[in-house]
Amino acid sequence: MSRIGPNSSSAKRFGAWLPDTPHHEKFLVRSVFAISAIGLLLITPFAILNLVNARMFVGFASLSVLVVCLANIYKCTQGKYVLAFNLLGLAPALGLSVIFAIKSIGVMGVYWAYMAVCAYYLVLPLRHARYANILLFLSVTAAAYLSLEQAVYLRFSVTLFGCSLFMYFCFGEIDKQRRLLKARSETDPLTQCLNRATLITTLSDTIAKCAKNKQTATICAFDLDHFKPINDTHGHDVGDQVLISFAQLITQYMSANDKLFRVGGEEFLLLMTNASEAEGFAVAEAMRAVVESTQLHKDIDLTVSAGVCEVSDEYTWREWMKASDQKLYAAKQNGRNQVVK
Ligand SMILES: Nc1nc2c(ncn2[C@@H]2O[C@H](COP(=O)(O)OP(=O)(O)OP(=O)(O)O)[C@@H](O)[C@H]2O)c(=O)[nH]1
Repeated sequence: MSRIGPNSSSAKRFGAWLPDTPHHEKFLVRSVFAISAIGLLLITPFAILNLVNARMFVGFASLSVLVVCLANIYKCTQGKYVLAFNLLGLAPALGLSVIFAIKSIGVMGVYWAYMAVCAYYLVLPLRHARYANILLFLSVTAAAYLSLEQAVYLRFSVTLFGCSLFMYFCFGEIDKQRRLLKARSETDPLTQCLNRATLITTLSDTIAKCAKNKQTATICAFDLDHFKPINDTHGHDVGDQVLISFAQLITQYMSANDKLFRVGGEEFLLLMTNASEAEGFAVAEAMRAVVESTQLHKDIDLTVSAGVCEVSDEYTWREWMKASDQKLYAAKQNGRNQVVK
């Protein structure tokens, strides 16, 4: 079964039909969608009941929370997460609801505080969730202090503090693991360059961005010359070391916004944003010269061939790569150790 493209079992998972979003937003889009949908279900009867019974303040307050939930749901169906809806809408509304519940129904209202803490970590980015949690803890325990018996207030404060700490560490660890997995899924383990999967999404994004903002970008396909004899003569480990040294050398000559990918084997691709073909050619030629004059491993002199190609809004990522590959092929055919544009 192919790893790329839709797979039939994913269609059954919750939210599989939500549009694709960048990895860091995917979690928030899905959890905000779920929390907002649950909020909509729980709050709608409550809002209607209060409005029918002429409790206008609570009725309109819950109505405004419903509007935020609906706006969140709408944005999530477009694959977008809107921080303001949650930081300035849902999170304060949840906090105020808990305070209001404690004030009006006393100890029965404190149960909602634990749910609010959990919801904060599901609808806000980690750093925002932690600050919002501190604010919630301070304001809710202050309300409890004024409304509850001392023994109940103490027990509630300690358990809310425990719940907050638990969420703090638990979501901190989840975030750490998520970052680690993301880094691993995007990089080549040998050279630490970005990998082919990342290349495909980056090239597609670059083509779209260049067309939209009337910018340009150039790619350069590199292929080490006569690499097989290095493996055959010195062994695979030395071949690996040469690949690592090559990547490190090219990285030293890259601009801050450029990206180096390992396409596979001894083939690399450099993406130069805001560079015309002529500028990209000059950079690639300088890199070729430095590879030629540097010993990447003891007793090994190596050269590299390259093909340079500027973006066109008519290209797909595949066509753009193919165009640079054809120029690389021409460089190989012309005798190697050269750049073709
Ligand atoms: N050490 C090492 N070798 C690899 C790796 N991936 C691919 N190779 C080797 O790279 C070599 C590529 O050889 P060819 O495609 O014939 O290319 P070449 O010898 O560089 O010749 P030209 O490209 O035509 O100049 C093969 O021997 C592969 O086994 C790797 O991760 N590590």
